[in-house]
Amino acid sequence: MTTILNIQGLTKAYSGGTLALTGIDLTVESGEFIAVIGPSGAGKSTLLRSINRLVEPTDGTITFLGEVMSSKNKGSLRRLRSQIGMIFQHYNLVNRSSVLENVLHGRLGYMSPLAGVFSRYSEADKQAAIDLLVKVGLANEVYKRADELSGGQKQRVGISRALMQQPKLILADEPIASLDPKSSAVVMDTIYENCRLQGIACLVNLHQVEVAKKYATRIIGIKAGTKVFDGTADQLTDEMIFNIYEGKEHEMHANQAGA
Ligand SMILES: Nc1ncnc2c1ncn2[C@@H]1O[C@H](COP(=O)(O)OP(=O)(O)OP(=O)(O)O)[C@@H](O)[C@H]1O
Repeated sequence: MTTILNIQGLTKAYSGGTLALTGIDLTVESGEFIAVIGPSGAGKSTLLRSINRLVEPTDGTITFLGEVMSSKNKGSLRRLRSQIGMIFQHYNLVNRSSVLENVLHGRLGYMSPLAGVFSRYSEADKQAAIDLLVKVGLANEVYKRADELSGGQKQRVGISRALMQQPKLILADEPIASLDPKSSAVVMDTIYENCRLQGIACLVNLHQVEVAKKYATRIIGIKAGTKVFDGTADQLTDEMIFNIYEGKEHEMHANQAGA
């Protein structure tokens, strides 16, 4: 196994004074599918967003593919970020653009800014985007506007866009939180299968403990900004789950993704 990501002492204090993360250490190896669980406000989104510096950490070191992710070196940050795919709860698609165009946006990090502005994608990229859309079951949606799609379809566009980056790591921030159970299962299967087949490491934030147990090779439990559990689904006992969700037990009920 190869180490993809190494996080040491990650701490984030927001400007208002909220201490969202304290001293998180985490190593991610190639091929791992890691679910991050914890109650609302525990710091799951902050953790994922600190990795690619959508959120600027207050302290700590993040090493991706052996290089330190530093916002001080814009060139290397852009290069490293291009290999990290991000999947969002609310999809973050350009609604007025076609499905195909949205998937092609995954190539922007590899193009010159000018080529990107004029949407000068190569024929190979266009074909790769169509192939991905066919693979995720959206062959009939390629030329539709993104806002014509259902939530589950939009998320499969989001997944395709992330895969277009040919990433080494995918960060999925509550990818099924806005979806019905059937769409959630399709979306989780799609993320899981693509990561497995292509050896992409994945960190996925999930509210549903049973979904985490179903898919994850490893589960991280976050409580009030600290890592309180790091182990397999079998090691995640009911006692540990209650400890992680203490006082917010109503948030952990599974009702999605075939769990
Ligand atoms: N931009 C921000 N400015 C100030 N405080 C923030 C900001 N973003 C998050 N926080 C605070 O940081 C803490 C962690 O939030 P975060 O969104 O990372 O948690 P979470 O576990 O992802 O929650 P949820 O499951 O509800 O998305 C919370 O107390 C939150 O209110």
